[in-house]
Amino acid sequence: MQGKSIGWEDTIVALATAQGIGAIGVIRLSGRQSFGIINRLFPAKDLTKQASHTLHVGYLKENGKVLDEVVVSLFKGPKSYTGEDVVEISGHGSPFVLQQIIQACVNQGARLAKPGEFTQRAFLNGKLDLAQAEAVADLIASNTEASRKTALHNIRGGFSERLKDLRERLIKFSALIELELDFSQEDVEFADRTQLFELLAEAQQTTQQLANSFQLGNVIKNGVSVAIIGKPNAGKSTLLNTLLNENRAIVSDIAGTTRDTIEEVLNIDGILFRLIDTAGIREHTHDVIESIGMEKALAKMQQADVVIYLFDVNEITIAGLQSIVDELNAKKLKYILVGNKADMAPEASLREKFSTIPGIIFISAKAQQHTEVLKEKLVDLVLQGKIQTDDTIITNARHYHALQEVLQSLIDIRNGFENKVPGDLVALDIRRCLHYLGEITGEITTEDQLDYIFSKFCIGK
Ligand SMILES: Nc1nc2c(c(=O)[nH]1)N(C=O)[C@@H](CNc1ccc(C(=O)N[C@@H](CCC(=O)O)C(=O)O)cc1)CN2
Ligand SMILES: Nc1nc2c(ncn2[C@@H]2O[C@H](COP(=O)(O)OP(=O)(O)OP(=O)(O)O)[C@@H](O)[C@H]2O)c(=O)[nH]1
Ligand SMILES: [K+]
Ligand SMILES: [Mg+2]
Repeated sequence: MQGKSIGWEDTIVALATAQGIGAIGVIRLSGRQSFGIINRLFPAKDLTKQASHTLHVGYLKENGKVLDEVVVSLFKGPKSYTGEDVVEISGHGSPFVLQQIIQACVNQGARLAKPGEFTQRAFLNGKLDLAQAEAVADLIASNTEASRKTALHNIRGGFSERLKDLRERLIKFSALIELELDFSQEDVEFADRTQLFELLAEAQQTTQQLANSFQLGNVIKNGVSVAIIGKPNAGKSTLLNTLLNENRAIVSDIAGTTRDTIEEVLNIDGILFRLIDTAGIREHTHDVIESIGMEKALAKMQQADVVIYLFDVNEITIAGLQSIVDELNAKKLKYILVGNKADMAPEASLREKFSTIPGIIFISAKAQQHTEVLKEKLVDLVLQGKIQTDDTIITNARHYHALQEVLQSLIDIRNGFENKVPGDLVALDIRRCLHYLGEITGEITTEDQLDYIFSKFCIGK
């Protein structure tokens, strides 16, 4: 079907393990000629006559020269990762040796695989659907427990299952509606309207739920940016260091110590927070560099997912803090108010002083007091109780946009029925809905789309 641009007939080869030195490196071949190619390089026995899912140890030889001693694994199609004949060669992990083996395979007729091409073939051979294939890329890129779990859930088909179910039920209805169109003169109704409305409502709820999970999915996949903002000497850099448990930023009692922004990643409960320490913000400065730093700090504040507004409890006035709260609200920022240097004042007097402003977390960044409370608050703010272990979570912008289209077409279908719009117009909306559902799992794709999706993978996958 997509024969030409994909090179369907070609046998492809790539290093499957990481570039660089390791104990063992695995090279993978997939395609019709895989067994023939390995057999010509492996004189010890005839590999074309061996059973699938067997391992063979021996020397790899090209033109009489030994390249390496290797283990060869055989996967006879369709029972392989790609669905084609697959051969894996485990060699010694020297980049030089592995490169020579790849070259020998190329000399025997293989060509270098494009990024994602193994997984693309698995998709085209029906081993995975598109959403599952994309989850493979997510799994490879995952760097936290949460992102690993979400990707794995989707590789197993968690997301696809829910869409498949939805799509099948809509297809049934669509068939009945199309049938009614054929009998349009007779004014009959094959599709039970009550059932149809039920289905639409359910579909809308499922779709909305999946689309809503994208916000969380994005957090899981890309992390959350947190800007630490406040006046000079509030203790922002001290807080950064305490949260990281590392002396990352310079701390001093000189106001205006931090000039440029400093970003570091912190994993709290499986979610990546990108903490950004910024230059202190004050009304007047004659220092050019400091004022550039302040501008940068304000920009970071605007872009951040969450702002920690840090203040020195002993310095700030209630009126001053109130005007900052007003400003944060006006800017519609998600923020946490954190009162620092609480080690310098009795807790009761702090509660008393700040009683008119709710939700302040009092900490001592320097003495490392109550910083756990701040961490918990960060996680709460992001998840808002949303994470449920076995929920399907959308992490992919392509899926999100397709779901939005599905949702809109469901609304259009429903409005269509309610307003007695002619059947052929409603049928168009149903087809549009099915189209976008199919786009997610890959029942409906264009070649360009596929090339684009798989080009985001790493080579060898
Ligand atoms: N050596 C190796 N390890 C690997 C992979 C691989 O391709 N090779 N994988 C690559 O991502 C992952 C595992 N995923 C895989 C998924 C399916 C099949 C496979 O051969 N499936 C066949 C046969 C199943 C069977 O015999 O039970 C099939 O589905 O028909 C292999 C690996 C991670 N580890
Ligand atoms: N007592 C006390 N002192 C603190 C605390 N946190 C920070 N400090 C002190 O406050 C001073 C300023 O700390 P920094 O972390 O440099 O403050 P900053 O907000 O990064 O300052 P700039 O980068 O200049 O804007 C240093 O002398 C810190 O030791 C705290 O919790 N308690
Ligand atoms: K300072
Ligand atoms: Mg600082």
